[in-house]
Amino acid sequence: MLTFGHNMLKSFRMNVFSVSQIRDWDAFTIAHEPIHSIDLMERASSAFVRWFCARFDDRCPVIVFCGMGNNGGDGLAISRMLLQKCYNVRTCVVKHSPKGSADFSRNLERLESLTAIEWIETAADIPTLLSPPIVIDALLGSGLSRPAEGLMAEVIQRINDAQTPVISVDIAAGLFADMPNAPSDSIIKPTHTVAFQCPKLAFFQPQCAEFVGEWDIVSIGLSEKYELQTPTSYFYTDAAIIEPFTKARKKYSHKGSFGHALLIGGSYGKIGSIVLSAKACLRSGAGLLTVQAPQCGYDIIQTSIPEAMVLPDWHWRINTAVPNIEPYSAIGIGPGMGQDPQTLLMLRELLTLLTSPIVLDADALNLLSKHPDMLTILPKNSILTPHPKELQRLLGQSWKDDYEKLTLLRDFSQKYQLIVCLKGAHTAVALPDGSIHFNSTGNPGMATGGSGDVLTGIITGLLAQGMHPTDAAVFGVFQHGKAGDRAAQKCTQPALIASDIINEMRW
Ligand SMILES: NC(=O)C1=CN([C@@H]2O[C@H](COP(=O)(O)OP(=O)(O)OC[C@H]3O[C@@H](n4cnc5c(N)ncnc54)[C@H](O)[C@@H]3O)[C@@H](O)[C@H]2O)[C@@H](O)CC1
Ligand SMILES: [K+]
Repeated sequence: MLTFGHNMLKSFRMNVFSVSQIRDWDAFTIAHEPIHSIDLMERASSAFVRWFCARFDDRCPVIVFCGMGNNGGDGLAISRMLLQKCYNVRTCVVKHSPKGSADFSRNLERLESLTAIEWIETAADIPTLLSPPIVIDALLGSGLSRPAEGLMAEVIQRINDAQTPVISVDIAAGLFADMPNAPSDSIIKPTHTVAFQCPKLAFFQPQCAEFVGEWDIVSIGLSEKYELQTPTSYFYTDAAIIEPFTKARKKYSHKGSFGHALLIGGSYGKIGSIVLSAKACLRSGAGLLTVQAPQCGYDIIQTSIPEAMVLPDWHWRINTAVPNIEPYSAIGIGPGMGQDPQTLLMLRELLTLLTSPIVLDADALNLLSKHPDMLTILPKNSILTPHPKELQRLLGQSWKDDYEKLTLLRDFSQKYQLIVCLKGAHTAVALPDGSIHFNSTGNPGMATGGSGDVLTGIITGLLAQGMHPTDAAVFGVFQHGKAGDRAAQKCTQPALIASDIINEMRW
């Protein structure tokens, strides 16, 4: 058996902070850089304007809707900067409070010397958005403390009704950054959100998708020291993760240097699943691969992946035999395996033999769900790759919203000391230390049969090469999505099939 490498993940991830941490981060930067808060607002607004001007030219009429807090202050500064760049800008301020924040008021003075401000004090003051301008939403930001109501809700409704691009500054007005909204809440539905410095937890929740739109992060130079010293349990995996894992192979290395993976799965009618896993496993760089499958899969596997060895089960249709695990540096089990009672016996016995982490997917997860006592014998740091339905079955319960789902996911991972990759847009990888890592790659074209089998193969292959299980899970998920993105670029999302993901794998 290979020994697993060190966990390299720590230095390559972006923190996802809570609202109160973001507020502290601003205050820390203001105190320690040091910088005046009004200058930090200027920096944030110019970062937004750079993003905006790179996408929309000055022929597009722009209407900036501002609230009276610091998000509104950003909006006023953005209006001024766009006017100075000769954009055709209207600025509307919703009077939702008798007095604006200090930096709102400073920016109001600065803008009033350049242009007239339109105040919205009643519904009659809301401008008609007939010839569609681009709307910039600076109504409410991360300081949201209650759902938008009254005049504010009416403005939000009117903006949502207009068929026009809407760009939200930092976060859509009315959307809570790190807790659930009620279904009836009034929230802007932006085409884009341009967030300052780090993504908000809401960006990763399927239920918030229409209130986030496409999103980008712009840096506003908040303190690195604060980021390093402040604990959080949410992280965002971006392209920086690739660097530590892409080392050139040593000249005198041989196939034995890159581990020997064992994949177990397939059943009559579902041999394709294990074929896909096997191809992906080899492409992930594993030196050797053995596939254990029922006899009906023998010819298929030998023909479609001559690079793999096959360990045929004595059974024609299903997996029943407990393999000798000694030669293998990592094992992945489940794709297309079926849930026959004899397969269950094999799984149960296999688990008792293991001394190092294993990868479990598909039917292996379904068997675990039906026999949860087996969860307690899984080696620590084993990797589970459920989709939401499979997670629901594993937990034995559903969730009332996506935030509760994350809590349940974390509790499960910590309770059993397992790594759980919850598949979907922004796949969430929960680690036994309580952290959750959201992925940045992938696209809806990957919602196609077999794409999960590919992920199982990739992670098993990385584990076989001696990668630490947390790295194998987070990096494997990233590379799976990245390959899917390349595939979608080549053949479009609807035409993408799982084999395309394998063919686009690059290391
Ligand atoms: N120095 C800083 O703190 C920086 C803050 N920035 C901006 O500041 C924003 C946060 O600003 P604030 O904390 O002032 O808050 P907001 O601008 O999000 O909200 C403004 C105020 O509105 C009130 N309010 C809350 N919910 C409301 C509702 N539903 N209806 C009506 N009024 C409501 C609250 O009193 C709140 O303070 C960020 O999203 C970001 O855009 C940026 O300028 C970067 C620097
Ligand atoms: K906003």
